Amino acid sequence: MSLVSLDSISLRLGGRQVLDHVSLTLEPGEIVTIVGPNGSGKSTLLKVIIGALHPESGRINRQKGLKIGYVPQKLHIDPTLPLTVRRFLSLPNRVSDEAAHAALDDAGAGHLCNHQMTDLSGGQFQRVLLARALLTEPELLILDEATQGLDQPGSADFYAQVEALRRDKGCAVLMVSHELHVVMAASDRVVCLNGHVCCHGAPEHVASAPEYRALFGTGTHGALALYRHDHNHDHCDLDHDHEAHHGQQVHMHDHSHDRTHGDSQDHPHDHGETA
Ligand SMILES: Nc1ncnc2c1ncn2[C@@H]1O[C@H](COP(=O)(O)OP(=O)(O)OP(=O)(O)O)[C@@H](O)[C@H]1O
Repeated sequence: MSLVSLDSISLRLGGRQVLDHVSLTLEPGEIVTIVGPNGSGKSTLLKVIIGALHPESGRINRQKGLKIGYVPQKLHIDPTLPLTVRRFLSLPNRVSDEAAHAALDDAGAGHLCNHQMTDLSGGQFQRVLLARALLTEPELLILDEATQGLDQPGSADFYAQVEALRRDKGCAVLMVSHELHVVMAASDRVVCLNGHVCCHGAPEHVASAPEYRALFGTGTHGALALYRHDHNHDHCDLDHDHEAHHGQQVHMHDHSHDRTHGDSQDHPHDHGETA
């Protein structure tokens, strides 16, 4: 059974049709990336999936008891507030030392436990947010432009960590990113959104689709090909049901050096934003 399935979701915000008959399914263990221009509804779609916004029409089904971990774009912390990483992880709900250390280790941030939040670099901060999202042992991890502000190697390392998590924990990952060639190389499926789903499928398929090229040009396709070619010295083929299902093979760069649910159903109703 799919973790989440959206069937023809539509939503208007501020008088504007932000989501227009969007259908999407997320299967256990797959990495799906949503790409699209600014204002194309990517964050809104994530909010619908986590239940913070409700669609005006269409249906959303989540697997019974589905645990979702959410990593936001950014989180403001008062720079004058003394707050260690360990204490941050216990907000708002206290977690055990064991759980905190395990989550930090899984996020590649085990050494940061006693650091002040305000002393962290951008990449370290995002890993701590990732650790916080892991505390619930999610079956679905949702990342909303989680590497905004990081340089390209920092982003690549972060996504390699996410890929390792998927491999080790089997969680599915849904992410939004503007770093097309980095995330597309790490994704099983890509969904190109512009209010509606323009095109979707394997990264190579989407990168060469006319709808995608109309939005992003052809540069990304070249970058994607380059990325894969340049790193084929230690590619590993993923043994993954989804690939078998879709008859595709996704190659990923091995970054092991730095990697360290009754059915809930939201029914359509008449109002828009609720949170
Ligand atoms: N609460 C709101 N009220 C009114 N309009 C909103 C609201 N939230 C989002 N919008 C509008 O909905 C549209 C889609 O916003 P959304 O944040 O989902 O886009 P996005 O694809 O994530 O954009 P970006 O790439 O810039 O982050 C935008 O035009 C935005 O201004």
